[in-house]
This record gives sequence, C-alpha cells and structure tokens, in this order.
Amino acid sequence: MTTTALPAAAGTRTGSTAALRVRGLRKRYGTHQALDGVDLDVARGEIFAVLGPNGAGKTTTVEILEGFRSRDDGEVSVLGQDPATAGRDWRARLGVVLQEARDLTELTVAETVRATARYYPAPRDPAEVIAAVGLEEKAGKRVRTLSGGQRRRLDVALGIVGRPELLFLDEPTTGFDPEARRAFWDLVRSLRDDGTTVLLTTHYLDEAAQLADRAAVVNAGRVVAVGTPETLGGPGARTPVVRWYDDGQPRTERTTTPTALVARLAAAAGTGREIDGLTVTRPSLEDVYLDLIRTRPEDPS
Ligand SMILES: Nc1ncnc2c1ncn2[C@@H]1O[C@H](COP(=O)(O)OP(=O)(O)OP(=O)(O)O)[C@@H](O)[C@H]1O
Repeated sequence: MTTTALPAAAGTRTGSTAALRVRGLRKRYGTHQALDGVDLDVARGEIFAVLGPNGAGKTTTVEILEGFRSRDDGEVSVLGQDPATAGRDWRARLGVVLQEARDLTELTVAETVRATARYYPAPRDPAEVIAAVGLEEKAGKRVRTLSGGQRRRLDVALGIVGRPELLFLDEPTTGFDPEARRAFWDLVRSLRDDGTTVLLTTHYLDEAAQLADRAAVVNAGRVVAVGTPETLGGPGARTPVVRWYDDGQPRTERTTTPTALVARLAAAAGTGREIDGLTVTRPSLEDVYLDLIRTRPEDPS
C-alpha cells in the first residue's frame, strides 16, 4: 500500500478549539450499565485514541458521538453540536469508518468512492483518495473481489472522501498486513497535518503509540486514564524495571536510576562475573495499559 499526500482538508474551523466534549455520559442496555459517566475532551487537529478491552464501551461511546445511538444521560458536543439533534449539515462534516464491513456491491472501487463523494458538499477527488489508500490498481475491480484488508482500505477511502473535519476510525487496521498498516499510519498523519481531527479506537497498542497525540483507556464504562502515550498511567508507570536472580531467587526493582543499581549489583557480584538473569526494561504502552485494565472498576450493573 503506497500512499500519496492529500490536498488540504475540511471546511471552516472557526469558533471553539474543542472538536468534542463529553461529560457524564451514561448508557444502559437492559440491566447492563455499558457507560457509567464517561468524560472526554478532544481538541481540533488532535489524533485521539480510545483504548479498552472487549466490551469496555468504546463502540457505544463512539456511536453516540456519531449520532447513531441514543444516550441515557450526560452532555455531548461534537463540532459544537449535540449529535442527538444535529442535522445533515453537521453529519457531512464527519467521516465515519465503522467496524463491520459494508455490503459487498457489484460496483467497482472507483464507482463506490465516486458515489459516496456525491453525498458531500466539498468532497475530495475520488481518484486521489483511491491513490491515498493504495487501491489505485484495484480502482476498476468490483468491490466483492477485494481481499479483507483491501475492503478495509476502501472503508477508509469512503470515510475520508467527504473531506471530514472529524474522522472516526473504529479499529481501522484490522486485517491489514504490516506494510499496509504503516502506510495507513502515514495517511492518518497526513490527514492530521491537514487539520483533520481523528478519533481512533484500536486494540493495537503500537498503533496508539505511533499515531495518538493523546489516548484514553476505557474500562467497564469509565475512563480510567487519559494522557499522551508517554505519560499514560501516571509518572511512575514508565519507570524502568531491573530484574535479576539473587542466589537463584528472582528479584525485581523499579528504579529511575537503573545504571546505578546495575553498577551496585555488578560490584556485589565481583569483578568479571555476570549478574544472573539481568534485564533492564522500560514498560511499554502495552504494559501500562495491561496494568490499568487489570484493576477493573466494580461492575456498575
Ligand atoms: N445493542 C446492544 N444491546 C445490548 N448490549 C449491548 C449492545 N451493544 C453493546 N452492548 C454491551 O455493552 C457493552 C459495551 O459494548 P461496546 O460494543 O461498546 O464495547 P467495545 O469496547 O466497543 O468492545 P469491542 O472492543 O469488543 O468492540 C458490552 O458489554 C456489550 O455486550
């Protein structure tokens, strides 16, 4: 998947610098409290990732923001409007890439992208969008003949062809090969460079680390942490961990000065002797994330 840069995005961006603001969002399905007071702020031009385990409430949140689901309680403002009451003009300012694949039609890739572009007042050039998602060679092929990853790229093309101010990407790279994922990340960065705000849900922590300016971790319907990928989980979360064996016993110490600790252990071991099983690691975003979701909030239902 090769990508080409897209020309400038989105219409007017006057007014507030917030792309979206959510306070106390609640949603219940029967007896199950799926969202239990979600607060979120996303600034214009930001790539914001929503992370969380299966069933945490990510899709419910995103679909309420998109205006596809109703809420029970809370305040929601998306591009300055309430999705529950906003009209077609508002919707035309959004780009949506849903999780599930679209119906497979007899149309070609180019016909599908052109047909979608006609719904928007100021669409991007369909041919440029097809090139941007790396589907140039498939432009004349019927959609039903595409592979799963290629269909996902087409979904992305349909999400961006309307030149959205705010793009929702729900697990966008599921089924992408590694090269296609990297090319997709470049595409998302180029959209951000054009001023597009991106709200991304993903289970790939490396994707969040690569792309997101900030991320929120959602667990059991609540936001349990928000921050940049480097600061998520608080100041101690990325403190290096030194592990070694002491008389056959595993030892672990978290320290901001691992070099000093290793020097001390080396001195204790004696000149020329190795420290048994020594490793020094800095917790990855994935380690921090797993720590955050391990302590599940009480089941709110
Ligand atoms: N239409 C529905 N009816 C009943 N329960 C639902 C409905 N949609 C979602 N739920 C429940 O609400 C909770 C949150 O679901 P949601 O799809 O928002 O989670 P998610 O974080 O997007 O999960 P995943 O990572 O698996 O996509 C889950 O327990 C789910 O079973």
